[in-house]
Amino acid sequence: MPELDWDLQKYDRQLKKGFKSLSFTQELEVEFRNFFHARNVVKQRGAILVGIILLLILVPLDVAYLEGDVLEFYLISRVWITVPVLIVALLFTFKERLRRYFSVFSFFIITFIGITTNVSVIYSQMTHIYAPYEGAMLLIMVAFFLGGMYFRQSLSCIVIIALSYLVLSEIYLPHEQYQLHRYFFIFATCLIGGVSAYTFEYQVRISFLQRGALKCLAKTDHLTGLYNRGALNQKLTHLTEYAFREKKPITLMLVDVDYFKNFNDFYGHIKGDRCLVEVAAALAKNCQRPLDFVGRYGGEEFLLMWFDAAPNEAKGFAEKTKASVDRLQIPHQQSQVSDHVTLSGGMITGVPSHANQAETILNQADQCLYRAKESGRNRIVIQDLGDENNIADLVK
Ligand SMILES: Nc1nc2c(ncn2[C@@H]2O[C@H](COP(=O)(O)OP(=O)(O)OP(=O)(O)O)[C@@H](O)[C@H]2O)c(=O)[nH]1
Repeated sequence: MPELDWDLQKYDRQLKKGFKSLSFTQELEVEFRNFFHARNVVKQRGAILVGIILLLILVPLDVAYLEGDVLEFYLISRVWITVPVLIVALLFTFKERLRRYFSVFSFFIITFIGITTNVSVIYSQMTHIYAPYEGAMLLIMVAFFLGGMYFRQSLSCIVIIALSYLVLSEIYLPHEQYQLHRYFFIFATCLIGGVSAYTFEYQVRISFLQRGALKCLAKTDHLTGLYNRGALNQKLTHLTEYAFREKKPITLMLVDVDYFKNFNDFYGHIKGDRCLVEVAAALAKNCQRPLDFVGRYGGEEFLLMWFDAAPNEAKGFAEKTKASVDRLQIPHQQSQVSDHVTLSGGMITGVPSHANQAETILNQADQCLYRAKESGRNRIVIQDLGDENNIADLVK
């Protein structure tokens, strides 16, 4: 199956299968996590800055109302631990390598803030100082929406914070008139925040899959499932530059189905389409290594490229490619060179240089294809890169 078709199906299959547990197959999950971190980085920076500012604004307020051990605990946990850790977190977001650990980092810091807040609140109440517990609700929202965590991480973080509040207050506080109301509001905030955060991540995952599928479609030739002309040009330019920098040889081949107009006229366009699909699939089997590629250059022309293949392998590639289409044995009564569908091709092989970049190499392959047609079709003309007057080999 052509590579692009496979990629497209990967997104499509996952969309159809669903992902209620908010996880994809392993390969897609890795891709999604990179997408998620890249997408969230600006939001995370903003959230950390807002977090630091809010904590610093709270300091004079709390200093004015808290006292003794409570104040000391508060100042140590907030000013001397949380704020510096948040500054480190901010630096994390600028290092690409560290970004993927951000959500784990977030998990620990938010859980830490939550538990220390609970301890301060409970301890204050034990010493009959009023400390607002409403801050916990704000923290629940931060964990669900601003912490840059996956839903499951934020949920575990919230469960730990909420349970720690419940356990501490049950153990250390006498039963108060409004205690159950307080639990109820914390639980309701968790529930509403949790459902919204789940739906939000679900939507982000859907948009990731749709975006992946769209990106594949934009590169795909709809009939054959191979790369289209635009994607081919991009890949060719990119890999030629890479081969030039790394001094690696490339082999490029432009092929054309012989007498395809006659085929269409005789068998009709639907059979013509089917023929192109079969030829495309046969060609794709010859370019299987990660940097090799094959695409539909236009009409009944295809472009194949093998990366970092020794020049003496070129003839073998040409023979295998030609044989793979011959083996299909698609009848072609109107061909003047065979009773079945055949290919003509021009192949260029060598290391790209300043003078020989993508466009020039493609032009040389086109010249070779022209020569193959002129000299009788059903053959592949092979030339060394830059050696335009010399036919290095011929595959019939
Ligand atoms: N069925 C079908 N035909 C196509 C498609 N794209 C291009 N063609 C046809 O391909 C044919 C190409 O004709 P020509 O360029 O004359 O090439 P040819 O008949 O193969 O001649 P040579 O290349 O010289 O052997 C035209 O008849 C186009 O209509 C397609 O997607 N489906």
